[in-house]
Amino acid sequence: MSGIAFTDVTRAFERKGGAFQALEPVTLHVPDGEFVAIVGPSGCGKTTLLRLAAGLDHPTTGSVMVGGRAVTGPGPDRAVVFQQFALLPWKTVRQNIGFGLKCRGMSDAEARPLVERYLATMRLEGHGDSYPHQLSGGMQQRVAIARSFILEPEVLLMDEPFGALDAQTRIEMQEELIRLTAGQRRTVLFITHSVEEATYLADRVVVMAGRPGSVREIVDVASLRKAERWAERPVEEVMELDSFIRIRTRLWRLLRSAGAHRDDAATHTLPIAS
Ligand SMILES: Nc1ncnc2c1ncn2[C@@H]1O[C@H](COP(=O)(O)OP(=O)(O)OP(=O)(O)O)[C@@H](O)[C@H]1O
Repeated sequence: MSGIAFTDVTRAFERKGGAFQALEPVTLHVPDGEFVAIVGPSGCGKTTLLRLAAGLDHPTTGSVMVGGRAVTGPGPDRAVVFQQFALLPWKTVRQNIGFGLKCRGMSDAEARPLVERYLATMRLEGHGDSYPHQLSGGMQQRVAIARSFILEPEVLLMDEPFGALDAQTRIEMQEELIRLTAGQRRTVLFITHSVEEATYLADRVVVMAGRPGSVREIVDVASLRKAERWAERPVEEVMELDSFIRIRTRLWRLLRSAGAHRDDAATHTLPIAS
């Protein structure tokens, strides 16, 4: 059980003596094993939602549950991958990948076969003894993902994980993620600014609008992906399908109106109740 449930979640931040309402009541349920992407204009609260699920922040009102349990802080059931890889620069690739296992008390001998398996899965063989600065951006992000996957979290929370990668590496990582999540079904919350990436990866795409952040619409992709076997085709072929283009265009329209909605809005700084 690893579904994520945001129920009537709000988050207000203190700002300039007032309360800035970043999220208006948001209700969003991500069932066990589903891959949900979130898109929306900058500042609409995507990262805030993800941080709430990660237990790195707490809602002002409402509840956040993962696997049926209220989130009170970070936990081993959830892994977070951010755009910045945050690898440990003084440790080798092998040590970075095995770091979480070591923190859990696993011995080097026990961890070794697992680390070697993930080195191979992420096509990092031959780089186990390299240091992060000796790797390309794509390789560093593969290390960061291996480090998360090796812990077998039930929930993956990814915030623009491929945002800093070049176009070709980004496509390779998208295919990699499809392969990894197909092999070990997981609940994934994935934030991206790319409508193409959201359409290609997600079972459902949540479009948020800003000020305050809210869910504008949820677009189903899973039924088409299954019917047309997207997961078995190269990404460039999928992106040329009429069905893909239709969903992408719909998402663009929704995003545009979400942005317009944001521009129309006045700032939502409310006085703090005394
Ligand atoms: N700790 C904080 N204190 C004050 N305001 C905050 C804090 N964290 C986030 N905010 C504000 O809340 C709003 C939502 O921020 P958030 O980072 O969740 O947006 P986002 O949709 O992820 O943006 P982007 O796409 O640019 O990364 C923004 O206006 C941001 O400035």
